[in-house]
Amino acid sequence: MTNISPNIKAKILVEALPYIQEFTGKIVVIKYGGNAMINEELKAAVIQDVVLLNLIGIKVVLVHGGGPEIKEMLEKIHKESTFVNGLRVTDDETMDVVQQVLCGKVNKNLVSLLIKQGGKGVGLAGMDGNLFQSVRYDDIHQNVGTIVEVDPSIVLDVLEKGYIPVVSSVAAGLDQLTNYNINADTAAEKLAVALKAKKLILLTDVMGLMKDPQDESTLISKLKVSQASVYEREGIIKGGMIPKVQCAVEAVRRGVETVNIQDGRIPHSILIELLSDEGIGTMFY
Ligand SMILES: Nc1ncnc2c1ncn2[C@@H]1O[C@H](COP(=O)(O)OP(=O)(O)O)[C@@H](O)[C@H]1O
Ligand SMILES: CC(=O)N[C@@H](CCC(=O)OP(=O)(O)O)C(=O)O
Repeated sequence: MTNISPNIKAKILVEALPYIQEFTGKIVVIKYGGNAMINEELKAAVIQDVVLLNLIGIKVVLVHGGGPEIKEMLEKIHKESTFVNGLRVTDDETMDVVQQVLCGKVNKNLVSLLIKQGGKGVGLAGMDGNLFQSVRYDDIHQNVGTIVEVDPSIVLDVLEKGYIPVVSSVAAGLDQLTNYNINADTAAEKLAVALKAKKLILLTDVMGLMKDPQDESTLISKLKVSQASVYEREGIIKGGMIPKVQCAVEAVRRGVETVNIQDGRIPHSILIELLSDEGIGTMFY
């Protein structure tokens, strides 16, 4: 930053003013996926963005995944894991690992990183305060859940006190016997809707939704949700992008103003999207 003149630095700060005014006091949910947690430098940049937003009065909620960390732990115990339609088949032993990794390792590491950057994080799982209640998704996926009820009170309480809620995507079963594994995009979408969030940001490992995933010049920068089905029918949305687009469409239909699918590998992509004239990724509206 030393080669940028003070004048330009001031212009960049002033450019943020209308966005700060628009978002202060509003809730923004950010989903941080495991594939975007690729190195410590990048993680620190995401965490700095979250701390900065919190300090200027934006109520940020971090919902995290941790697919690669779950994979690593399962490999250590020589346990095979398969995905059907983008969701992990989760038997009892796998569920133990999912809960340990998401609610333990990943959640607490993110809370520690927030503290390291001067923020105040509070880790929560879907079981805490009955945040997410779920039932079995289907028989194939075993302990994968469908969220049927969200009680956002605990998150609102934590936000009210000025803390940053860090939420892992594990839910309590309505039967009160089992906990369920939830896809983190889905958990973020359900929470954003329940919190009446102004914006949902899904950080991933590609630029956004592209007409041709191999060609970044085909990025769709803005998409009216009513148009998303056209792309679905054309078959250009595949793999992990399918649940993401479905979450984005559902969130907008249920009241979240805009949803962004954007590249978490770009340092400070959250600040660029929220506080500058520069749009990033694909914005669903
Ligand atoms: N049309 C598309 N545009 C962009 N990415 C796509 C598209 N279709 C499929 N994908 C794939 O979706 C992936 C993102 O989903 P996923 O790997 O589940 O992300 P995350 O781990 O961040 O939740 C991309 O890496 C890309 O390979
Ligand atoms: C049901 C299901 O598939 N759950 C996911 C939960 C974690 C997740 O979604 O993590 P990412 O966001 O890093 O992909 C899983 O077991 O991997």
